[in-house]
Formats: sequence, structure tokens, C-alpha cells
Amino acid sequence: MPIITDARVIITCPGRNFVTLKITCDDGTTGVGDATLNGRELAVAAYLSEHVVPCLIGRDAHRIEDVWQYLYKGAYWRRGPVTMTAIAAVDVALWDVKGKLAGLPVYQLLGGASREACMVYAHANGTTIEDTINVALAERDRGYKAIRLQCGVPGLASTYGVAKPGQRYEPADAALPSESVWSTEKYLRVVPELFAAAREALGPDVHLLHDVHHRLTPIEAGRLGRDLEPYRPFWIEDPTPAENQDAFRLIRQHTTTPVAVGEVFNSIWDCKALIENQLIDYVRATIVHAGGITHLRRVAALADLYQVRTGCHGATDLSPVTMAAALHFGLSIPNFGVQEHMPHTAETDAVFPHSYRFEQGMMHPGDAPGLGVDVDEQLAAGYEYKRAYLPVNRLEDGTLWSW
Ligand SMILES: O=C(O)[C@@H](O)[C@@H](O)[C@H](O)[C@H](O)CO
Ligand SMILES: [Mg+2]
Repeated sequence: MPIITDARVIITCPGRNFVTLKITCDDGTTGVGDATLNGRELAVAAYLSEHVVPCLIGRDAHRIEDVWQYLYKGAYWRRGPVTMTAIAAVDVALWDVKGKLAGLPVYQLLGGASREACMVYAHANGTTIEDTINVALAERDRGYKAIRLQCGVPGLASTYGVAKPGQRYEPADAALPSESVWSTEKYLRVVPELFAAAREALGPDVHLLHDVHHRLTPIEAGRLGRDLEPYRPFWIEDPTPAENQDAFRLIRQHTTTPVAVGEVFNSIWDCKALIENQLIDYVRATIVHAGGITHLRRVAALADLYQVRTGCHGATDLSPVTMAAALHFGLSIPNFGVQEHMPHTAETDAVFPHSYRFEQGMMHPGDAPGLGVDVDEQLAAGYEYKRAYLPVNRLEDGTLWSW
């Protein structure tokens, strides 16, 4: 049996911060897991190096479920984004090791392929509706069948999801949280106009998505969902903060627009009521923040009972290790919906060489044994960690609001 002899936390910043756990076994087999929590990277790095790694040395790397239970129940303090991201990193690295030792890609260990490839969605954002539509047309021409639309709000200097002019979109943009002013009224006026223009320009077949990003109250979300119905959105995402899962009943009472939620979830308990009461249509919990492949399989299995599909988070602050793991996971489960795809920069791709590929709006993890991704430690060492925070929102009267 493969014994864990080393586990290293690798922090690198090729344009943005990533934290990676690399596990090595006594026969030299290695596995990698993403441990990146945007804006709180060092919290997870310390949790791993100070509290998890000492418990891993000497363990049987094949015993993935036992290690998961040991780290989850053994910590006593259960759940939370830091803990579950750390557990996820160990879990994914052990699935990588197991695949390499079996000579099989991880999706084959998860039951094999349930589809030829995974449909992915692109991001189209712009300061104006016109700019956003132009980007969406270009992404459609690249082959994407699904496109997320985010545009600026007239009267607001900046808003979630829209890059600064001429820059790549990277929300963690400052050594202290930058502050944006938010107006729900101004926002609710522009999104239906955006969707009307997008449906007109892109035609009936392209799936159109939108990320509300937790910024509406439940009734406002119901209003937005109803206003967008003529344009048939694929989903509205994070329509309202999801701590109160019951609040989603109010959205369901007012609209048939599909709802996606969960990128900030870190365990099945965050979405159990939403799924069992059919209050959502897609669950966005991810491998890196919700306890790894082992736990997300449980979320997907519960969701499948209620015809809820996956729509995993896949922003650039999730490393290529998570992208690879998400594609193995998405290829294998029966209720895959769609996978978010924000291509990383060439710098990041060089640090994380991988075998997943994009073709005509679909992605496949490749058939390399394990995850088919690694971290180039020499390259990684050349990019020093740089503290960066996500922004905060304030209403026009100064009230702190969801960003
Ligand atoms: O759906 C999405 O991709 C967003 O919600 C993310 O960009 C999110 O804002 C970042 O991942 C936060 O780090
Ligand atoms: Mg989102």
C-alpha cells in the first residue's frame, strides 16, 4: 500500500494567488490538490501545514474515505470554508495518487464517462450592453454554447463581474478591500435590457446566464427572474444570500426562471433544504471549497434524487487543479448541468501543466492517469504571494452590502 511520506503546501502568484497541496508517497507517486480560497489563502495554507499535514504522514494513501472522515470528524470543529478547502485539497490529491497507481484517469475511478464531454460556459462582460454583446458574439464564435452576461450599471462606477477597461477580470484587486457603490434600482433596470439585446443578437439557441452575486432580496430576485422570462435565461445565479435557504421559496412563487446557487457553499448541509424542496435547479458547490471529490459526489447524488443538476463554480481564482478535477467529476456524474470556464492566463497554465482541453463549447479532462494536471514547483517558486482582497459593496447611503 502507498504510504504518505511527504505533503507540501505550495503558494504561488502567477498574476493571482494559488495554494496547492502536493502529497508524495513512499514509492514516489505524487498527487496534487487545490487549496485556494480567494482573499483568505494563507488561512488555508496554515490550516494545512500546521494542523493537517502532521496527521497525514504515515497514512495509507489509498484510504481516501477514511482520511476524509478523519479530517472532518477528527477536527471536532466541523465545516466552514477554510476547513473544507483544506480537506478538499487532501481529498483531490489522494484521488490523483489513486488514479496514477491504477493507471486510470480519475473519471474512470468514479464510474466512467456518462457523456462525451462537459458543456462549459464562457464569461462575457463589458462596461456597456453593446460591449458585453460584442464579447458574447466573439465567445459564441469560439464555439461556446453557453455564455454568462454581466454589464456595467449606468450611474455606478463599478460593479461585480465587469473588468476595468482594457484589463482581464480579476476581482481580488487590492492589498485592502476596494469599495464599490451599489444601487439595486439602477441594476434592476439594466439587466432586462441586457438580456433583450443579447437574445436579439445571439439568437434562440445560445444559453444565456447571469450572476446576481447575492445582491438582491428574495422578492427583488423574484422580480428579476420574472422580468427575464421572455428571454429564457439558462439560470440566474446567487439571486439572494443563501444562509436562509427558506427565502428561496419567495423566488419560486414569482418566477420559473431557473436558479443556480452554491459557489460559497462548503458542505451538503448548506444546500440540503434547497435541493429537497426543489428551490434551486443547479447547485454550484465546487470540489475545491466543498470538501473535494468525495464530498461533492454526495451533494450530486442528493441533487440527482430531485432532478437538480450541477453547475460548478469555475472562476480563475480556482486553480487548473480544480478545473481538471471538476471535469473528471462532471464527466462521470449522471446529473451534470454545465461547468463554468474562465480560461487561466498563459502564466498560470505554465505553472499548472494539464491535459484538459476545450473543443466546440465542450471540455474533456483527458485520459492521463490521475487528474492529468501538476504544479511546476520551480516555476511556482518564481511568483511570490501578494496579499489581495475581494471588494466590498456599499449602498448609496453607505450601508455595507453583499458584493
Ligand atoms: O460565478 C462566478 O464566477 C463568480 O461568482 C466568481 O467570480 C466569484 O466572484 C469569485 O470566484 C470570488 O473569488
Ligand atoms: Mg458566481
